[in-house]
Amino acid sequence: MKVYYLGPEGTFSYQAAVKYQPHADLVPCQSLYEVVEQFNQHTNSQAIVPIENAIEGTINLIADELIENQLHVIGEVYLDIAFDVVGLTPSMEHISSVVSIAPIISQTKRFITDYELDVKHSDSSLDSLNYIDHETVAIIPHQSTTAYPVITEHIEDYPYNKTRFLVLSHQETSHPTTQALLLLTPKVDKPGLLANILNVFNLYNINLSWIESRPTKQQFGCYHFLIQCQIAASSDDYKQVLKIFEALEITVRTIGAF
Ligand SMILES: O=C(O)C(=O)Cc1ccccc1
Repeated sequence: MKVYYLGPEGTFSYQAAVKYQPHADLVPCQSLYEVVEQFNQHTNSQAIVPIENAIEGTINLIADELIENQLHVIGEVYLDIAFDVVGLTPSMEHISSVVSIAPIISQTKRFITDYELDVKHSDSSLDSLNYIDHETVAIIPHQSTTAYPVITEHIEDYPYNKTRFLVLSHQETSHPTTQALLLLTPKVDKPGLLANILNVFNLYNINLSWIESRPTKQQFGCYHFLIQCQIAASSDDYKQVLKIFEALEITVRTIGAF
């Protein structure tokens, strides 16, 4: 089975894919958009995509993909994230700009501000190597093997930096699961709506590990809620929780179980 990821080999997505399935048929894509598109077009495929970074937060493109498509999340992978700067020479002298993918630019603001660099965007960390010139350096995964000298190591803004990747599939997993990822879309906006949702989890003593709201893109003030919680999707409690949400006029879909 093909597993699409943001390539080329060596990107963080590649490292996450290898960590998840070392012997998978990994297929590199040139952008996150292409990963999602290829996955959607091939019913017998999987994809590994970044969803959340410890410094920067949610990757909205992927959150919206979870909401808008009938896919299943069947796994997650945590990866340590650190960045190095490489260029044509091992010094920042005469350097006026930096290139990398947007989520990396937002995790290295201190370095970029200190050197007063202009920012250019690439499609992946390693794609940024293609834009190096006498004035431009690239930010890439720590300890990547490249032909370029390393100028500075570990330029991430915070030392604790991890990214969580999701494994997307067109089929549900057949393995026993401990985590459920839910999409809740309230049909009406009313006082106490979010408190009601959280109370249901409290009532059943279910721990939440992620909550994210995304605009419905139809009206201000109306949101989808993505909630990851620690419970087996096959358990009676989980089935009860789903029934309560339906009674509360909240559309509910189990996006993932892993
Ligand atoms: O560009 C990469 O290497 C990616 O895989 C995207 C990404 C960027 C920053 C953190 C995690 C994933």
